[in-house]
Amino acid sequence: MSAPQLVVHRDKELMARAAAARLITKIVDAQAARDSASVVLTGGRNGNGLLAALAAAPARDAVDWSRLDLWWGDERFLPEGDPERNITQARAALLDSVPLDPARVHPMPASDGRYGKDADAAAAAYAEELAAAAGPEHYRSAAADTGGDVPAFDVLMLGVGPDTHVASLFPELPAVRETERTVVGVHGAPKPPPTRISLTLPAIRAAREVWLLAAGEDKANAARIALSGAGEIQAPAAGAYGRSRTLWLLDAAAASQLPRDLYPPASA
Ligand SMILES: O=C(O)[C@H](O)[C@@H](O)[C@H](O)[C@H](O)COP(=O)(O)O
Repeated sequence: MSAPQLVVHRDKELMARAAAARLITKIVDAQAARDSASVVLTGGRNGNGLLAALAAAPARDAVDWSRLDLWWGDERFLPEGDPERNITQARAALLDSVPLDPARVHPMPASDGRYGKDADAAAAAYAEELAAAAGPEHYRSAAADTGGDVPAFDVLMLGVGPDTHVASLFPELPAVRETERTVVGVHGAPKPPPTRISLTLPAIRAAREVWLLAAGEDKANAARIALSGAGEIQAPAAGAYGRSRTLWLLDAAAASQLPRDLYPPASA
């Protein structure tokens, strides 16, 4: 498990712009090294703020958008096109502005799709899609069968909730306790809507790098709890780490309750 690195930026806007620049460079390097890149997106204000900053970034088109695989860490289980769906918001923030290969964009199923209202069946289908995309060099989850395989994501991004949830893994609920399956249906989520689909911690931990995005005063307590040794069941963000890197990207407000020796001075 890679010890978390922290980078603290002056404010939410600068954090989004700096994280977007960081993501561009990561994708460009991955595409140079392995001909393609694989990124997992997150919903929420910080996640969408990063995508909007990326859309406006001067270096945006250094990325070969046709060789980028996009997955989701979680999705609100709503009808296709619902404004509350993470992919709907991601499309508005960035995806509709760049020349992605549609075959390489992997939305989680909607609640009016082929699985109907069955979030668990939709989650299982996404797990199969992940397994099918995983090559031999990719990660094998704890599960012995191929159903537990996921691609070796270059970067998996996660917004952090005020209660320390990441993706749709909420404290103490069943999904955060999952150790075998890579994708699960979530029911009774405290953050609306109540029904969701989410990667599990084993799938999150398959990523080469996990980036946690936390900006705003309302995330200060969550950051303190998650970075102070809390358990992953009580604080799911504490269980979100990458195989080679775990990076917390915060603004000064979200870092305001952290011990000062935990991170370098805020960026300019
Ligand atoms: O479906 C969602 O809502 C997100 O995937 C969720 O995990 C989000 O990232 C956090 O709740 C932080 O959201 P904010 O950045 O809006 O605080």
